[in-house]
Amino acid sequence: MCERGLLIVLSGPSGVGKGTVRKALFSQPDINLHYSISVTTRKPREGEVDGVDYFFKTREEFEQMIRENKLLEWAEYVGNYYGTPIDYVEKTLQEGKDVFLEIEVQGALQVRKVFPEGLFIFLAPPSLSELKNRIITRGTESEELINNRMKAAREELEMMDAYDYVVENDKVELACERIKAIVMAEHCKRERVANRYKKMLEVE
Ligand SMILES: Nc1ncnc2c1ncn2[C@@H]1O[C@H](COP(=O)(O)OP(=O)(O)OP(=O)(O)O)[C@@H](O)[C@H]1O
Ligand SMILES: Nc1nc2c(ncn2[C@@H]2O[C@H](COP(=O)(O)O)[C@@H](O)[C@H]2O)c(=O)[nH]1
Repeated sequence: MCERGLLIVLSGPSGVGKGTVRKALFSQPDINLHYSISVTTRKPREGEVDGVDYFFKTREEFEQMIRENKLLEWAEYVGNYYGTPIDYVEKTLQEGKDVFLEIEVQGALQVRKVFPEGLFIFLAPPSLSELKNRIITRGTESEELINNRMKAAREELEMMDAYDYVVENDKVELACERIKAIVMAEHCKRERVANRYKKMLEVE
């Protein structure tokens, strides 16, 4: 029987660079993580592809998924629903593979309750003004939505203590290396504990 994979949750305020850092991390050859594609009722941005960036759904479809218990967690964030399909996460972890979630804070706290053994990382901006600057520079949201996201960001930043690690995204490559080091250390720790139990069982 293979050991279950590790569930890694990356969250942090909108525009901090979660997607950018995740893509940089996944492009590295020595990293073997499996990205869980979320479901959302948000309209696709230019260039976003259904089934790659998100599974885009109507509110009715999303609410049906909630009713049918198809989501590990879900949240309403700045006017849209976002959620994590449970089947992919369960199946992939069961196969002994690591799963990577990139989600906002309300959802991460829900996951923490179901998977307390998960690895929870908060990606923090160098400053609030830099955060706003990044959302503006991305050019995907109206001024009103940027202000709403910045309001949510203040509340999210207050929750960073609930995470196992806080990683600053000052430079993408540095943030990426920090997350890689945390994941590798977590694997070593789990292997050591597992080996200790194996040895104990051999002796008894
Ligand atoms: N370290 C960084 N330095 C400067 N700009 C960055 C950095 N990381 C990301 N960015 C830029 O900030 C913007 C937001 O990044 P990104 O879309 O990855 O954020 P996000 O946290 O995934 O946002 P959301 O939660 O809204 O999906 C992008 O334009 C990206 O290029
Ligand atoms: N709780 C969840 N939050 C999610 C999920 N997928 C993405 N997100 C987060 O929502 C905000 C907004 O995303 P955007 O693509 O509209 O900019 C951001 O913080 C995402 O990380 C999810 O499945 N559950």
